[in-house]
Order: sequence, then C-alpha cells, then structure tokens
Amino acid sequence: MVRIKICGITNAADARAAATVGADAIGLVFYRKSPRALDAARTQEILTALPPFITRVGLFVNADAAEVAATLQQYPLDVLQFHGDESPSFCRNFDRPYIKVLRVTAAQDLRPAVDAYHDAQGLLLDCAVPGVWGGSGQSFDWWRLADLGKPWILAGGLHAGNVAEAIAIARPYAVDVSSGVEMSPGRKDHDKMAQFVARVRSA
Ligand SMILES: O=C(O)c1ccccc1N[C@@H]1O[C@H](COP(=O)(O)O)[C@@H](O)[C@H]1O
Repeated sequence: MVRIKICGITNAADARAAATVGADAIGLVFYRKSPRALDAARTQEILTALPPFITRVGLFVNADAAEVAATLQQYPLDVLQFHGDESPSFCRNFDRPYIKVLRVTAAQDLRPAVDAYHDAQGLLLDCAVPGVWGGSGQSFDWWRLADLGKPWILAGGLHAGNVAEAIAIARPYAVDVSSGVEMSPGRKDHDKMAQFVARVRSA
C-alpha cells in the first residue's frame, strides 16, 4: 500500500479533512517565506484538531538549529522533513526521525545521497525548480528507481490526474502532495484531497 502525505496544512478544517479522506501523514510548513507557513496559533489549532495515528511532519528549509530545536520543544512533531541544503550532520542533530529531500529533474544516481544520509528514515524526491525550494506544483521525469535500501517518497506536481501513472512508473513507498490538492496556496480543496487519495488507493 502506498502511503500518502498531504503537506502544507494551514488550518484545523483542512487537517480534519485530510484525516477523514485517509491521509497517513500531514505536513506542517515552518518556512517563513512559504504561503503555507504556520504561526504558533495555527500550529496549535491543527495539532489539537488532528485525530490519533496521523503522522505529524514538520518541514524546514535551511533553518537554524536553534529554530528547529525550539519548534520541537513547542510541538509534538513525529518526523522532520529537511527541504533545503541541510547537511547530514545537521539533519541528525535533533534526536528525531528525519526525511531528507533531494531535488531532481530526471533519472540520476541517488546512491551518494543514500550513503550520505544513511540514517534518514526516508528520502523524498521533489522537482528541482530554480529559485523555489518546494510547493512548486512542478513534476520531474519519473523513472523506476533501483532499490535504495530505504523508503522513498515521490513528490512534485502530483495531483489526482497523474498520481496513478507516477506510482506505476516510479513505485515509491509513499507520495506527497501540496499544491495539487489546493484551491489556492494554503487552502486545501477537500474534494481534490479525496480524489487524490482514491486514485492512490486504486493505483
Ligand atoms: O509547500 C510549500 O510551500 C513548500 C515550501 C518550501 C519547501 C517545500 C514546500 N512544500 C513541499 O514541496 C513538495 C512538492 O509540492 P507540490 O505538491 O509540488 O506543491 C512537497 O513535498 C511539499 O511538502
């Protein structure tokens, strides 16, 4: 079964809807320049609204170690997602499972990254778009990856209309979607989320 993370949740109603349609994980963006960035009140509201057994992923882009540590003190996050240029030693600093994002455009040898981030819980492949760290809605040329010896997550420009094909080609452990299930940046479309989950489940 392919797992599903819905990222960029910004309010309680969207968090509840993501859980209701069957998401396995939600992503909370702690990157101030994102249109999906959270403040303390929103973060608390979302975490309070979320039912049990949904993984809470905190997304960071080149944050200071102190900022990541302070966020972890404040909120019960299950997994960290490092979406910038964070080094392996930075990522393993927080005594928390982490996912390292690799930005790609097409097939490439991922072995060096797998070796460097050997203690990552998973790797996430997103589309490399100049000047944009993520949430771009752009996809890369999917390819069938050789076994990485580690779970990996497919992201970048996914939506209900292409996710089945993406899974058939790439065979990821999980998929991650943000803009493809939105009505506008930071506002999820609940029907699009339901359609996305249904397509993944039937892929
Ligand atoms: O969502 C954001 O605003 C964001 C900002 C900075 C880094 C990553 C971000 N989102 C992540 O980007 C990928 C792909 O998103 P999309 O589905 O193409 O919109 C996904 O992992 C989001 O979690």
